[in-house]
Amino acid sequence: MLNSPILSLSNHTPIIYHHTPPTKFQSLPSCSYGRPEFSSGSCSNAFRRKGVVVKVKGMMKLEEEVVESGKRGDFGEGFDAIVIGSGIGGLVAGTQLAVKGAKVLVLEKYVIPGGSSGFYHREGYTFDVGSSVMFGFSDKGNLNLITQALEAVGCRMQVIPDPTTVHFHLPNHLSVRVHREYDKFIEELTSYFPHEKDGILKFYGECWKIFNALNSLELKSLEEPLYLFGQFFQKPLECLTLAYYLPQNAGAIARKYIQDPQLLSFIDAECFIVSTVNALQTPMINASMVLCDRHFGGINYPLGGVGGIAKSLAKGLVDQGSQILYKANVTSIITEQGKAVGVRLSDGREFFAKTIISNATRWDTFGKLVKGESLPKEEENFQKVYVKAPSFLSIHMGVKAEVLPPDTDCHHFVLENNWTSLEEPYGSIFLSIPTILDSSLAPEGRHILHIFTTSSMDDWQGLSRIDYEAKKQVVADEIISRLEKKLFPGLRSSIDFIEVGTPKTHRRYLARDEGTYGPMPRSIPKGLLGMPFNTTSIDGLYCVGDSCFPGQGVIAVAFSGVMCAHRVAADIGLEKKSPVLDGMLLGLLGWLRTLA
Ligand SMILES: NC(=O)c1ccc[n+]([C@@H]2O[C@H](COP(=O)([O-])OP(=O)(O)OC[C@H]3O[C@@H](n4cnc5c(N)ncnc54)[C@H](O)[C@@H]3O)[C@@H](O)[C@H]2O)c1
Ligand SMILES: CC(C)=CCC/C(C)=C/C=C/C(C)=C/C=C/C(C)=C/C=C/C=C(C)/C=C/C=C(C)/C=C/C=C(\C)CCC=C(C)C
Repeated sequence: MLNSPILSLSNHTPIIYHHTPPTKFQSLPSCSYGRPEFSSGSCSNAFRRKGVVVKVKGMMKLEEEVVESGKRGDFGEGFDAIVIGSGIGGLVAGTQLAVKGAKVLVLEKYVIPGGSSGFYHREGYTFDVGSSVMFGFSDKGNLNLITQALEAVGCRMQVIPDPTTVHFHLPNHLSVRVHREYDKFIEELTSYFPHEKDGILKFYGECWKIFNALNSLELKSLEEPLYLFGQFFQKPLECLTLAYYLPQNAGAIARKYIQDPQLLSFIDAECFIVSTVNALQTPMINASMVLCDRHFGGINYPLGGVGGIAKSLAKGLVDQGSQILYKANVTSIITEQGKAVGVRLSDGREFFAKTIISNATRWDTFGKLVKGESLPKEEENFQKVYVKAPSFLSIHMGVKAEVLPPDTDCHHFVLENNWTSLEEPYGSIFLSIPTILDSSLAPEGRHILHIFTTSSMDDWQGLSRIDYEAKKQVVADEIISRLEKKLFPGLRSSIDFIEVGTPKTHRRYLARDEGTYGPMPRSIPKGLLGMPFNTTSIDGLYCVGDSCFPGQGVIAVAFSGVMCAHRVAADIGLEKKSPVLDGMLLGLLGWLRTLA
């Protein structure tokens, strides 16, 4: 419908769009380190290296110093690792290595860290670029990977507990709040499906079984045999449980217990918001992780905005004696005799290191950065099983506070009439209102509405500048009308500020091929079996981020960062390793992936 040229704005009060800058990320937010709003977290300025506590200077090392020291031979033996990109995946890999004593250089194309988990300021508003729903940010258990990543570099952020993970507004007046308290959520869901009470308890109960197994493990690289076999030895039941569920998907398990098609569609929506695909295509381990963590540790929002996480990690990295360089656009990975040894930037500079870690997507890494090599077999297999998920259309708005009814929840998912529209472009609407939790993000009397919906690059190609801007306006207007009708009457006239980003915006500012949200299976996958880990077929080159195991999600890429750092540390001699067992395990994992 949104592609239809007959969709008109005529019956709406026109919205004033801000055209300077024309797209949301275009006028760059200044890097605001040291501003009062960033004091929400605290980081220790001391680090321990070789048993000595060392004081380091301020976080922003001079760029020239990095440029000089990064050249081959100028930095002692060079860097231990270069990380391409400072998304959460790259930053976690970098900081974890830095605390193990590695010299790391992070190269970021943009002017601030965070990638999809970045932020920007406009007219008194602090907007999160991507998701505002933070899993893994509690102070409980082993799966609070964001908390742990920050703690590793001496940082702690103040968080605000979210009482409701998401409020679903679904077809047939199904309105379900996912309460922080598990029993309250089950009670609410069961009130709609009393005949399926047993099935509901069994399905979510199976999720808890997996979550508890995950939560009992120390999480490190599944590609490192000494660790993996050690875990099997210490926690055999838990590891066997995870191995059993590794090739399974949530939808198939839900169907063992639940018959009601509407309830199965609800479970599809539960999975869709974290995987962009339905339950039949969502790995059971990933579904269990998110469907339980929201009740176990709860969803917690960082005071001052999601951008604070990346800023704290970047500061922590520098505090550990490693470095981050902004406006550093890597255009190629330099290989010598088949081994990755360095990178070249768009301005011609070259940096060298023992290992190269790419936080760019695998499509970008192997399609653009690795030159002159045919696509390795492993990557070919990955691309056979996974395709780029569509991108997003996002609307960042500031609105008058009175338009929101009292007790409005922070996160909403809206699919009005038809379950079949769930996965269609513009079919369902995600909405976050982070100012419900943290009013400091907006001027007084205002709220932030961050609205997004799936949209693919094809829809935005080949338009003139004028047509592109006009189309943004039409599409955004339609989404706002839908929200006005479903949730907030008077929304349009309450708008104080609005910026619209398209897949092109995401591609440009996040450097993700076609602005993709991440990988999604082409058909029904074998759970997580086909998802590659961090090593690649190029010696010395590793990948990290959402096109690695376990996939999309801030907590998921944080885990990928932890795994990557462990594997790299073993390979550069900072952790124990066994070359014989390595060969066997990597061979076995490679073979398992071919079964997917
Ligand atoms: N709307 C949303 O909610 C939303 C959107 C997208 C992603 N996300 C989340 O974030 C996760 C992605 O995190 P991630 O760690 O994989 O990566 P990321 O995409 O967030 O970050 C990658 C970083 O690498 C940089 N980069 C890419 N290519 C580069 C190059 N050639 N040279 C220098 N820098 C380069 C980018 O500028 C970016 O900062 C997703 O899985 C998802 O959960 C959320
Ligand atoms: C190796 C072999 C063969 C075997 C062995 C066995 C074992 C031991 C295994 C193990 C395993 C493991 C450890 C695993 C792990 C995993 C994990 C950690 C996972 C995780 C995951 C996560 C995820 C997926 C997440 C996601 C999230 C997301 C995406 C989010 C998003 C959000 C959004 C978008 C928002 C929404 C909004 C609204 C509604 C507004």
